[in-house]
Amino acid sequence: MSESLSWLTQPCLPIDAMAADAARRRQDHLTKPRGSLGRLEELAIRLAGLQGTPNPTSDPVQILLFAADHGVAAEGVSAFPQAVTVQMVRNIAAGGAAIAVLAQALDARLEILDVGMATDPGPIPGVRPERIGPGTANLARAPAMTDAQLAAAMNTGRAAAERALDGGARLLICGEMGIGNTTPATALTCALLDQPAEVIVGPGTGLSPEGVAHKADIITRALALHASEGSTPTELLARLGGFEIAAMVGALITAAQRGLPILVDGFIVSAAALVAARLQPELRHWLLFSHQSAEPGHQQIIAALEGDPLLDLGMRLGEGSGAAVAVPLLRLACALHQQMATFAEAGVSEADGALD
Ligand SMILES: O=C(O)c1ccc[n+]([C@@H]2O[C@H](COP(=O)([O-])O)[C@@H](O)[C@H]2O)c1
Ligand SMILES: Cc1cc2nc[nH]c2cc1C
Repeated sequence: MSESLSWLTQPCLPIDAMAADAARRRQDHLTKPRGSLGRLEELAIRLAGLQGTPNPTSDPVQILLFAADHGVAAEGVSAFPQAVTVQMVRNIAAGGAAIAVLAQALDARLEILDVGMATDPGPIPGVRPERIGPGTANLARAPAMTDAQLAAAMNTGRAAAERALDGGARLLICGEMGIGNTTPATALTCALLDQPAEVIVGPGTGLSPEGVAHKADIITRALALHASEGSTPTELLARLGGFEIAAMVGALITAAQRGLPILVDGFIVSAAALVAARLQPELRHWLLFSHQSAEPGHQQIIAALEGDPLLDLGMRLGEGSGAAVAVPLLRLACALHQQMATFAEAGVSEADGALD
């Protein structure tokens, strides 16, 4: 029998407007012209509303890294071979990958989950085996996963977010590793935003223009194959998604239901966030967009979710790396909010006409 997804309909936690208002008032009394810290002020105020406290914090940061493979890789949609997924998971666990270095430098917690790489690598120290299957089916020819696999993947993501919450995390970063996963992410984005493949598709790990055109053809074929088979977010996720994408949808929804703010990474995580926001429209308030990925379709997802990324560094790595790079901004926003003196405390004169 399929695992239950009854939790999917539980509402997201409402934003605490009182805490946000208190944080805004504090910002307005700190020793600076009002608004002069720009988006750092907004970040502290948003985090206050999400965390339900006038004194927000970004720490501890929990990174959940979901790894999986994709049957559609057989269509030649990536610049890299499928074997790179497991090779990179070993590299992440050993500390040599970008996200491992960033997590270490940030003193952030990093949990790595194998939710279905193509072959079972056996035990890897530091990697949780939570395998849904040996990669998804080829979504250009069949549904990527069964309903039972979808439920298992989403529940795996939910359980990971619950572990993060139980461990006291105050900020969640989802990351992913999966050769070929810009193809399911693009297909889902096309289906949900009603856009043709050519508008969303991009080079992923580094396809040539011819490779991108071929990838667009594969995605167009997949969209046509599945078009008549249901268009609810979960139906689309099962047909066009991936195990790591479904797990991230489960983790993101759980975080928003339980009051854990989310720092969103790049294109694939944002595609998962788009699915999650279709299931729970209020979830969008829980999303802080860390960066604008170089993958072109990321812009459309961010626009659809009314996001405003903090950084634009030309990154397109995945792994949660773009979100990790933005953590210091959140830390500094919280430090300023908490530690700056008010005008009264410092004996500094306020602007003429300052109100309260
Ligand atoms: O996060 C992004 O914006 C991003 C953009 C392009 C590629 N990636 C990463 O590259 C892999 C997918 O690219 P591809 O070309 O194999 O579909 C996967 O492991 C992602 O983490 C990630
Ligand atoms: C080397 C490499 C590292 C990655 N990290 C996330 N996706 C990746 C894809 C490749 C190819």
